[in-house]
Amino acid sequence: MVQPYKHEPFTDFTMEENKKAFEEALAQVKEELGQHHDLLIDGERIRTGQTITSTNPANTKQVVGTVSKANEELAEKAVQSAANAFEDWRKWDPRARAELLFRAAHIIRRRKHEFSAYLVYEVGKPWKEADADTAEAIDFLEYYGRQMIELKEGKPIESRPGEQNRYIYTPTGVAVVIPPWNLAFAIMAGTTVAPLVTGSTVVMKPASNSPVIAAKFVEVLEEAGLPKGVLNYVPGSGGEVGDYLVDHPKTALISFTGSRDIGTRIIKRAAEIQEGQNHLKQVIAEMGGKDTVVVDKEANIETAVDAIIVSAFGFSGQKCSSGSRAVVHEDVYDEVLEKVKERAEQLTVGNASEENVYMGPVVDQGAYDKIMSYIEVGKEEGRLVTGGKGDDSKGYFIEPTVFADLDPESRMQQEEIFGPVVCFTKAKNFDEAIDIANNTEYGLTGAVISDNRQHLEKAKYDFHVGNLYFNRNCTGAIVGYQPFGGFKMSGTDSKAGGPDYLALHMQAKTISEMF
Ligand SMILES: NC(=O)c1ccc[n+]([C@@H]2O[C@H](COP(=O)([O-])OP(=O)(O)OC[C@H]3O[C@@H](n4cnc5c(N)ncnc54)[C@H](O)[C@@H]3O)[C@@H](O)[C@H]2O)c1
Ligand SMILES: N[C@@H](CCC=O)C(=O)O
Repeated sequence: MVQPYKHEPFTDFTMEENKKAFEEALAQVKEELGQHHDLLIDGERIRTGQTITSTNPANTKQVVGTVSKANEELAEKAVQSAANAFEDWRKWDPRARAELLFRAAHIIRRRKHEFSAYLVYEVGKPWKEADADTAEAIDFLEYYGRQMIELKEGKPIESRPGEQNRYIYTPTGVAVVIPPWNLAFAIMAGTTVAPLVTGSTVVMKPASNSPVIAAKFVEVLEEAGLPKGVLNYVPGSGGEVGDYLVDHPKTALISFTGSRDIGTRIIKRAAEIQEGQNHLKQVIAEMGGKDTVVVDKEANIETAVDAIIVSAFGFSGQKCSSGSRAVVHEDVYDEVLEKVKERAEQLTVGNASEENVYMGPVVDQGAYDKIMSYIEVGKEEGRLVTGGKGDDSKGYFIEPTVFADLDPESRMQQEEIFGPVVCFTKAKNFDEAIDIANNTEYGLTGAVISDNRQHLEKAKYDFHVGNLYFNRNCTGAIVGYQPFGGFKMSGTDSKAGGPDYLALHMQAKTISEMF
């Protein structure tokens, strides 16, 4: 009997024993850094001449690891391997596939701090963020395993006398999984195991900033008993390997999470029918956000300030859910802005491996340069209230930055910055605040801070986002509790960690028999 699903608790680092255990994990993983990880194709480890080097964004001299880099030829081999393995894997009892996920979840839980420590080094996650990322990875395994058990007999439908009708879900085929680097463990693991548990086989191309944590996860699935060829691990360039996998005629499903530009490119390419292709490709594409915290005039100001700070600066604003816009009623605008400034100035920025660092680095030089150039745009378009400085001499550090008085149509209020920058816009009334919140091409998350019930009711209908939060921050969705996915150009609204997610990975089949 499978226990009911509950999300993995977060570690309380104020407890001395937890703090010590985490420090030990950081020390142990530090000793392991620099190892090389090969591709995995058809159960075989393959070393290539070319490598991707993963470095610590807080200390660019520290090599976290290297991974072999695939090319088109190896991508082809990986697809063929997944296609061959599909014939057997699709017939596995769904419960056995689910149990494999539960075993993998146990392995990770036992080594939880070790995985979180890798996240600290590989993508610069502060302790709490790393711990939450690992917990979410465990959650996806536990949740999707249970979801598959629920769906394994299909769903009930009606039958007439003398007739038996069944409605079942069948596996899709070869799934190409392309995750981002920011929820480097959780999204990579969740998007990999969802097709696996439904009976598809997978070619996973990890993000180039986080290939090591992905390699460690692949090892866990092997240890849990995944047969060869069912999961193939092929790091490589997006343009070369990514395009090749997306275009491949045997690719049946693409699960992408990342930027709007790459997501829309994938959707377009996947729609192109290739020679030898006799099916339509299913595409799940979860993309960017430009997320807003709306503050009403009747609102608890401390709640509002907390929500803005956590939403904007958690993991240095590098979440698709990050609240990079604050739209505040004119009556409380100055007060909220002043308090956000004070709080932002108290946040600690530093090497994420140190305890109590609130904000680590941003992920790489490209991200650093892009965010710093947006800060220059912000100075032109609005008023710099605090922050604005960066330092990339050792790692990629940027101060928590607050801009005020932005036009809702300005670039700063329209484009995804993906860094520790929040921009304030003043609204005359609540209706205008919601209009402003809706005026971007994205529709991922949003928060409303208000004590006015009517206003919250209005937001339910009129605030057009996939994940809407009241009187809290707009980040940190929990698997099974807040299914996650966005509207508009934020994606296909697949609602990862939700009850409908697995069905998107399968084909429903109706079987009708007359007696
Ligand atoms: N909506 C969500 O659930 C969600 C979650 C996390 C991140 N994101 C978004 O992801 C972005 C940040 O992540 P990122 O920088 O890794 O995004 P990205 O789009 O640059 O890369 C995502 C993945 O696509 C791969 N890729 C690049 N070019 C490709 C191509 N031509 N074909 C196939 N794959 C290709 C990358 O190697 C990576 O693995 C932000 O926009 C963020 O909002 C969205
Ligand atoms: N699901 C995560 C965001 C994922 C994107 O980065 C959250 O809810 O904060």
